[in-house]
Amino acid sequence: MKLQDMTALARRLPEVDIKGITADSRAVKPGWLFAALPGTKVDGRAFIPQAIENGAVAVLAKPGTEAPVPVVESEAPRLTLAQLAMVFHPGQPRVIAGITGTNGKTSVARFASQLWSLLGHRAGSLGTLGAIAPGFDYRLKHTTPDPVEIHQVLHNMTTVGTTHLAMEVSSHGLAQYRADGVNIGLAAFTNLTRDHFDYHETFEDYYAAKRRLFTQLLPRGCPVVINTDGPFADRAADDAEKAGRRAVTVGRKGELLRLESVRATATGLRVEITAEGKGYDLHLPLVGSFQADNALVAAGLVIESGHPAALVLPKLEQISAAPGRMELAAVRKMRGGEAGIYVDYAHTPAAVETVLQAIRPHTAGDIHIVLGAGGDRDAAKRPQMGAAAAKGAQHVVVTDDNPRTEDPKLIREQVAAGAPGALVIGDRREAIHAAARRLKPGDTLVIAGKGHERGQTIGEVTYPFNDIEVAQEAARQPGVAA
Ligand SMILES: CC(=O)N[C@H]1[C@@H](OP(=O)(O)OP(=O)(O)OC[C@H]2O[C@@H](n3ccc(=O)[nH]c3=O)[C@H](O)[C@@H]2O)O[C@H](CO)[C@@H](O)[C@@H]1O[C@H](C)C(=O)N[C@@H](C)C(=O)N[C@H](CCC(=O)O)C(=O)O
Ligand SMILES: Nc1ncnc2c1ncn2[C@@H]1O[C@H](COP(=O)(O)OP(=O)(O)OP(=O)(O)O)[C@@H](O)[C@H]1O
Ligand SMILES: N[C@H](CCC[C@H](N)C(=O)O)C(=O)O
Ligand SMILES: [Mg+2]
Repeated sequence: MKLQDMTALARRLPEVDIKGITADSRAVKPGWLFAALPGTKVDGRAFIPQAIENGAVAVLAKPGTEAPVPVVESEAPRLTLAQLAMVFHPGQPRVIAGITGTNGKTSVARFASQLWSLLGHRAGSLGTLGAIAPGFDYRLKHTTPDPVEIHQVLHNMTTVGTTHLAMEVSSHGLAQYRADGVNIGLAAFTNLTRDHFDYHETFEDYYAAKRRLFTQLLPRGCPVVINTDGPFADRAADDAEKAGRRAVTVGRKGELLRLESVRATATGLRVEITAEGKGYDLHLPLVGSFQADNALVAAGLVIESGHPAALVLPKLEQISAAPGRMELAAVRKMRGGEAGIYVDYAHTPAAVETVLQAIRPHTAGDIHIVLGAGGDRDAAKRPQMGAAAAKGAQHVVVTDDNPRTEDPKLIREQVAAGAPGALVIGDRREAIHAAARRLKPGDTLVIAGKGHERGQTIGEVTYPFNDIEVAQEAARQPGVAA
């Protein structure tokens, strides 16, 4: 494709044919454009010589950058990269919902995709679990990948016929303009609580990144579905309206969908919802009352995409949880009864608190939790996660959860500082076994933090690790209560 046809910024440059785009000099192939982005660790302009050596025929960079090939100059190179990627890989599903918030994005994306499918669409989701649609299953390293990967994936998804897509948009993704070329016609905001303070300096910065989804990326007049029960809901609604977008509320104070009640049952949640003056009494096959909030956000998106509530809401009885979100991994049987072991992706203080509250009505005895916190990530959330664990559970085991390049012992100490008296066992398998051994009939164990993840990253190496498998193995071992 001619560079001149891709962006007006190339108008005065010599004609060049572009065969591919990347922001990584190591991935450049002959005929490609290299986007030299100012990064958090290094300045991408340092890699222009390597990119040229690999065959780059054009560079995108800040004004004033020198290179032996045509330079597309942009004051906002990340934004320009998103626009170039959009033009270069033009296919996009017809209906795209962007979902942001600290917790619940993956769950909402999976629910919306399932609802659309149940209504007869070829629907998919894109986010932490990868890009998933009928005939399409592609792993991603990031929740919201870099724009070149996003647009390649969107294009490929349309070639297999995907028409509806629910896409997670992380705060990193928003701050780095990764999704600015995506044709988002619907948005959702789940909640805002502490996470990623290693990257965003203040709560205000973190919120400002999230807000971009429904004050900038979403076109004017389009709806943003807001969960009224999450922190920052009122502010998000105000900001959306001020920016000319339509705030549509769901939840206990919701106008589109009002959640009248939620009650835990043995196999899920019984919910009463009012929509357009009509009452619905439904049984959702989901564990954890927070899933009712997520289900309502998803239903709100699907209704706003043009389906009547009367058709959408009954379909909620057929959805299933995303893998690793309150997943019943194993049941430990012992004399006198049994104890459920759940795997959940809670990795923020609010998520730990929410999950432990949610499991209470399903637990006759004590609640146990195994948790850690990720290395090279927000350190200040660690004692808060420990405190949330100590508040909601009677037995806490602190262990490792992807220490990455940090000292695992220090991370464990920081988590344990919030949970005095917790058992601290570095090795995650041993920690899970120890917790399972302590279970008594009627107790519940929550293994938090990894959810669907299939590895433990120590240093730069990721070792295979699966909480679900280890939970099943631990459930079979002999224990004190057996
Ligand atoms: C802090 C952060 O988000 N960093 C992301 C960002 O890196 P950066 O631009 O700051 O990169 P940098 O290392 O300073 O390098 C600058 C530039 O030089 C380029 N470079 C670098 C080396 C080289 O040899 N050649 C070269 O061209 C890089 O490609 C980059 O364009 O852009 C890179 C390319 O897209 C990402 O891989 C990288 O993700 C890092 C590894 C990461 O861990 N990000 C996580 C925290 C993240 O994005 N998470 C979110 C949220 C998840 C959640 O909600 O929980 C996600 O959406 O996944
Ligand atoms: N609505 C909610 N309110 C509070 N906590 C929630 C909510 N939904 C999910 N959680 C908790 O957060 C965890 C992660 O959920 P989910 O994967 O849906 O969120 P996410 O926003 O996609 O997370 P990430 O940003 O890491 O991709 C769940 O396992 C659960 O512990
Ligand atoms: N995608 C998020 C969640 C990671 C979950 C937890 N297992 C960890 O490693 O901290 C992150 O990178 O911060
Ligand atoms: Mg996610």
